Amino acid sequence: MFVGSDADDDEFEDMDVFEGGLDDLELDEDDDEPLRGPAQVFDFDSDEEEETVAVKSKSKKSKQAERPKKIIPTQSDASSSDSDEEDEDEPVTMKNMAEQSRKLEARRAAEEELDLEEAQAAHASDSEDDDVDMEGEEDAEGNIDVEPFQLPTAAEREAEKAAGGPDVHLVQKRMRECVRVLAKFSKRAEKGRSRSEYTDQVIADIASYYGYNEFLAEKLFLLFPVSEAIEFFEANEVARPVTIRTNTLRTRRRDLAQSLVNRGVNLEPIGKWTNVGLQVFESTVPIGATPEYLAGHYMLQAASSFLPVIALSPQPNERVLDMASAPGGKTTHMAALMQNTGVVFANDMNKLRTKSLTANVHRLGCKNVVVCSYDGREFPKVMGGFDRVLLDAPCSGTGVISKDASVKVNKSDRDFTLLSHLQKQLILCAIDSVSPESKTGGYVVYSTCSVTVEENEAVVDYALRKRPNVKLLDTGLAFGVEGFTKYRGKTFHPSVNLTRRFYPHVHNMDGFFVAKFRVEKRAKNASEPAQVDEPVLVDEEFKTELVPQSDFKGFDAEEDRPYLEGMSPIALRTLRALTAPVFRLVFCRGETDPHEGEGPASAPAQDRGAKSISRRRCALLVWRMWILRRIYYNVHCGMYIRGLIWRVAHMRAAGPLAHVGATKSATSRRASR
Ligand SMILES: C[S@@+](CC[C@H](N)C(=O)[O-])C[C@H]1O[C@@H](n2cnc3c(N)ncnc32)[C@H](O)[C@@H]1O
Repeated sequence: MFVGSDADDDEFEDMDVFEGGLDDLELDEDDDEPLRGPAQVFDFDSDEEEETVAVKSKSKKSKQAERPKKIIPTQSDASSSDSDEEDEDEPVTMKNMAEQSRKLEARRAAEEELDLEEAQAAHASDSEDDDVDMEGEEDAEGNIDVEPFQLPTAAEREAEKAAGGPDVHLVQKRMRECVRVLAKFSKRAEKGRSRSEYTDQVIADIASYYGYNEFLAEKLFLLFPVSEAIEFFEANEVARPVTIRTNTLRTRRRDLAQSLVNRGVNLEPIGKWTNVGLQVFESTVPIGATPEYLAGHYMLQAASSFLPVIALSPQPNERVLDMASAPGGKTTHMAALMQNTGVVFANDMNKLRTKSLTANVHRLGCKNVVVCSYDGREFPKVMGGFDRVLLDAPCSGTGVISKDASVKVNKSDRDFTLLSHLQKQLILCAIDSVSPESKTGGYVVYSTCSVTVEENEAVVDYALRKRPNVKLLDTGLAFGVEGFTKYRGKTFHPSVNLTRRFYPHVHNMDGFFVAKFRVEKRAKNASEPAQVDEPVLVDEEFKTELVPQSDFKGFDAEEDRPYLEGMSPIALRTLRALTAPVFRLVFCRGETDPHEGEGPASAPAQDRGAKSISRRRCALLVWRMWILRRIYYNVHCGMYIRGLIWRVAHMRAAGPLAHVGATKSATSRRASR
């Protein structure tokens, strides 16, 4: 740990003596910093470790508060040799290297032993009683509560609501009891009460205790086993550790750490999985306004935000697209990994947000970034052929509730539906923007800071179905929970287990999701709709989703087939020309016909729902509309002709002057029209 408050200047002077020695030892092999300035050494006095304090913590007592504050270590921890391994205890020199190594080993063994003991203790307590670890076992006087738990009836719940909601202690106790019962339902449930009654009660209590709307409380609750769900909600009440990412275009992590330590910042490396991250425990200066910050030596960035960039792993000299990039945390990370070579197109639809993106790009000294502002759905029409694309998609933010508590109450079912649709559109565009012929890349990374399935696995599964030329890859991330392949009656492609989920209560970082795709060449097979050469920007599913007012589901290919198959190409083109405007104007209100350019055998009607229409019927409709228009025109013309006859007759009756007057007024009327 880097502990700087008591750093002694003399000590640093001494350390300068063996700077060269450290570099010679090449202990920093794993660092991805391109800059290699002189190494500096810190006062790594382990005695001071106890003094570290989390920068922020909320008042509500929670399980999370008892967790180790360090961001989760990974399997790789034990094996990988990290650049900062030597940062522990006293400085490493040629002389004390063996000694240091022994110490480290001993410490690691002790930690492992401790972990094992903890795991055994947890297991033992679990088997004794499947209770969850929530406070409230005893009342204020320390009396053990022995009253048997009774689940309120529907009427009692109504009465409770009418009386202004239950007492917080009662809610707490009831949650604990419901969780306990649900863990061993057949043994512990009251006779005659169903599992869903307990579930409903615990969801209602979670909503009221943690301040969620019931809809979101249920959605999040269902993601986890019952007791884990409580841990998740608890973790959302606690701020995540403050973390920064070293900008390797400007400095090295150890130099940055040294400078910040000198300013009174208490920090340590985040974990072995990143060699640019630092976790800030305590600071006497505002971390977002230090001279180092202003000079672009670091980015204030959540640890979870490192993950998609690590998964994408952009290489020097590549052409990379960051499709939704503001305020640029990931863009600038990519620019640094590419060592300011190649080009990163940093796009964000929100022009206002591109200001902070541009500011960060300048501050961090990224010279290979082009900022642009398009709707991501316009790619690859705007630009394509990228080596790698990052889609850090707009999302509901259910992974960052500890940062933005408004998510607890401001998300509805419709928000999730619309977001999921947007994400599905964006992911296809991201895939289509990648060059499958890229020599070094051909990858897409999809990420969100949300934990809901419809924004994550469902989107990934959709992309796999719509683009048979992509496949999922291992993210390369050393930790994270596997993505769902089955969820509440939905089955996703088995490879979706390669995606990774990150949770606040498990990894002590924001809730996050990462998926990595490899884009391959499309096979030229006209019978498969997703294998057309032109990227299909608006897909069948979107059409219905984007036009919620209309339940029209598209052209019915099955009904069309007998008519279209026998048609000449010219007749086909004419039919399309006739039906496409109707499709746009009448059914889809501005959307394009997704089958424009496809052969007659498009997706079958049953895929798209009952309310579809065949092109033939559509053409008939056009024809009928045309007839109606003719009738209207003729009637209109008839009225005009009748008017003319009347005027001529009137002129004749009124004499030549009236004729002049009538002609004049007709002319002026026409002119004013
Ligand atoms: C999760 S944030 C991106 C954060 C960013 N990647 C970073 O690391 O700093 C999602 C971004 O998507 C942008 N966005 C929303 N809809 C978009 C669209 N249709 N096309 C492109 N960007 C969009 C939002 O303006 C927002 O800045």
